[in-house]
Amino acid sequence: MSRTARPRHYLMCRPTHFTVDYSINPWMEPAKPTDAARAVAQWERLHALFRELGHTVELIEPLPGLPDMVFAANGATVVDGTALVARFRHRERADEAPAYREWFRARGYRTVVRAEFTNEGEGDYLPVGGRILAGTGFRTDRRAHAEAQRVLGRPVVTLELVDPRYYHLDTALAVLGDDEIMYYPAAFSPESRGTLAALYPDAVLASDEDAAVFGLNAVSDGLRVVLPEAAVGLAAQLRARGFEPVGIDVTELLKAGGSVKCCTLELRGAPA
Ligand SMILES: CN(C)C(=N)NCCC[C@H](N)C(=O)O
Repeated sequence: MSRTARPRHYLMCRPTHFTVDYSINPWMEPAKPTDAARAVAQWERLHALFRELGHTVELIEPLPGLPDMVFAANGATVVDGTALVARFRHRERADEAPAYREWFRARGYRTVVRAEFTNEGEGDYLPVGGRILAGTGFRTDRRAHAEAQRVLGRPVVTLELVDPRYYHLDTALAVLGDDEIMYYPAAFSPESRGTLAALYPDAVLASDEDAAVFGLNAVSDGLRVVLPEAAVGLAAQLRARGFEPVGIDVTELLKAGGSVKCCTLELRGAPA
């Protein structure tokens, strides 16, 4: 199958203040040392890679006291130029929402929506084809899904996450193309597994090993798939299907429970 890359527009946040000094997911161990310089170096490489691949990357200013702000994908969901800004589940991240809201306003987005229900942006909302796959179970409130459907104007498919290690949808499922995904079935309830199998019978399925290194926290432009380099099984499966996997080391950020996709918010459409 021949595939083509489409240039993307991303928002990222440099991990200037990155550390793990609280724990809101099973990956975060405040007693384990983090290396801020290493986190910045790994992030810089990811940022440079997106630009080398021909994508546009904008930056939001990192704020002191918000060590998880590097995970820009959680800040909002942007579809057709409308920004639905996150409302974070945990107090530790709550102040990121106004920073993202402000960024969108300053960039000229006229439809910047303050969410009524808890939602963690693209951590749990993944637009694919004409629909939005939406996670719930740990972070995003199930009631937020109807709000996302109304604000973003696309049908939402609810998927229930059941394994706390895969607390956001984008830790267990990645969008590869217009109608192609890869996912880790064990992260989902039996009902949601049925939904995914019915919608995407040809999906790439991840092994326990590839899921555990956050191989599904990947960013695809339709051809090149940037993913953690340790996810070698997924990379082989992607290659066999005509994608070009590009492995990268972001292990320092994994200490906070995030990886490639978590650092990358896609800006879809011109500001509306
Ligand atoms: C995929 N995305 C966006 C994420 N999974 N984000 C990582 C968030 C990590 C943070 N310590 C937290 O627990 O919120």
